[in-house]
Amino acid sequence: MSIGVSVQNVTKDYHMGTEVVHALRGVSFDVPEGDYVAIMGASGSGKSTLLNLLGCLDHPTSGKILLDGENVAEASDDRLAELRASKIGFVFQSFNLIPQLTVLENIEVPLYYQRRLSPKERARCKELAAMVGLGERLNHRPTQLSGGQQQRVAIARALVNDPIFILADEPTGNLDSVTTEEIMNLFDELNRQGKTIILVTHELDVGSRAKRIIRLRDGKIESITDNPARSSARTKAAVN
Ligand SMILES: Nc1ncnc2c1ncn2[C@@H]1O[C@H](COP(=O)(O)OP(=O)(O)OP(=O)(O)O)[C@@H](O)[C@H]1O
Repeated sequence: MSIGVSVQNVTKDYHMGTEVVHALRGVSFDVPEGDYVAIMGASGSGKSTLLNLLGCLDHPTSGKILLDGENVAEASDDRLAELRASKIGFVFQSFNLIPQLTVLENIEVPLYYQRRLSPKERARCKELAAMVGLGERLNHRPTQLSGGQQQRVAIARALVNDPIFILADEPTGNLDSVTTEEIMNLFDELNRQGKTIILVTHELDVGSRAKRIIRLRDGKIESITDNPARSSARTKAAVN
């Protein structure tokens, strides 16, 4: 199994006048292809900082972050933008859909920006909409959808470029418990299909759907634990 993402001794300092905040203090872990990892920890532990680095939104102060073998710590800002567009599928708490566009158009947005919108790609976007359960809602606009449906559009949009991983930031933070369950079931299904998922969350219920939980504390890894429930599900799937 190849290593999709490798975080190696990463630090991140923020400078506030004369003060330095050590937000990450030497964090290392690998996310092999097909893994499903939840990053958890108390407020201020460094989750958002790590998410920004994994999402190529910022450079680490030191250490390496390898995406498909490429060290993003050394990448230019332009290259980071390319990596964000081509290798990472973002899913946010607030969905971040464009209100004027339809479901199908929102899913197509990443292709539009990359000037790759062909009839074949458009057909694929329709398939993705169907896969997330919105095949009958292609012409609806975000305001005509429930929160869960909006998050489904965002997930389909995140898949459009066949990213090496999905990076989800509190993806159920704006959803009720029933809809949270539906969205987490969709993540489970995507992971079963082989998609690598990295999820940042405060909510233990949500984090415990992952195969592994990485806990941060004061900018360091406190623990990396396998989720026994998910590991046994994996074993069962392998046996069947
Ligand atoms: N842009 C910034 N400038 C200065 N300090 C920052 C900046 N961003 C984060 N920090 C500090 O870095 C530390 C880690 O913050 P971070 O936002 O990564 O934590 P978090 O675990 O995501 O917290 P939360 O769950 O509240 O979002 C905190 O002490 C925070 O105050």
